[in-house]
Amino acid sequence: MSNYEDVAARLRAAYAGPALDPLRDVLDPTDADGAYAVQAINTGFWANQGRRIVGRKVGLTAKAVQAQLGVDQPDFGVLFDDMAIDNDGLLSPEQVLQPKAEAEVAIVLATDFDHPDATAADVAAATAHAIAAIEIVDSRIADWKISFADTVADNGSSAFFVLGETRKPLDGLDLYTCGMALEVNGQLASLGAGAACLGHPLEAAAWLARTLAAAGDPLRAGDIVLTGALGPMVALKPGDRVEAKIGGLGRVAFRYGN
Ligand SMILES: C=C/C=C(\O)C(=O)O
Repeated sequence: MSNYEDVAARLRAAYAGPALDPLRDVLDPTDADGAYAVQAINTGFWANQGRRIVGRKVGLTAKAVQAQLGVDQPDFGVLFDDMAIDNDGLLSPEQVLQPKAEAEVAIVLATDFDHPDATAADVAAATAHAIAAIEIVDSRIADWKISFADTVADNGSSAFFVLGETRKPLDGLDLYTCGMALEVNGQLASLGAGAACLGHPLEAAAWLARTLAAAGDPLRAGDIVLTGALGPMVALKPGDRVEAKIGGLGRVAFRYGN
């Protein structure tokens, strides 16, 4: 077994706990290529097990989140069908280790999108609709003590996601100035705006599209793209009710434990 395969297996096992020490024995904290190689091993492993890829997440797009984690560039992870939670649905504490919630703009692609020079306008032209979303991130690294390589290898620290009911075409939406309020148990817990996400959520999606096209694994029609947090992540505790409201896109919510 190679070092990358070994660390990929350690990460898979850590979903059931306990969380791991940082992966520095195999991955230098800035080793993006090695970290994406580990992520790809696990993507292939899970796809072979029958998990269906339904899109990608972009992460580390907001300065507030980069500061929370001590990193300075975006990354991506894979979304599988079994990571979706119904709007107003339930996430059980047994399903996660140390979850945090973040509010995001999701887009769904209308067409395949193999575009190594993609701009935000190109992404807009290929988008069917936008949706308010919450991503529940989790780390298989203890106490979230992650480097860039740790989170990339760990599928972008992804865990689950919730999509709202309202699907809005981009026409008439201003995803730059749209505000975001994330409430936990009715109290404001995170505040942000579209512009906080790499300057514009569609810029984050364009970064992802370029990156995937360059890697020969482009986005496809029907793919969901979580474009990245609009404000700081919020740590969750059992019993929390989480609701996000995004200007123009409406609400999305879930509860963490009964
Ligand atoms: C560690 C994960 C960060 C994100 O998902 C984000 O910034 O959107």
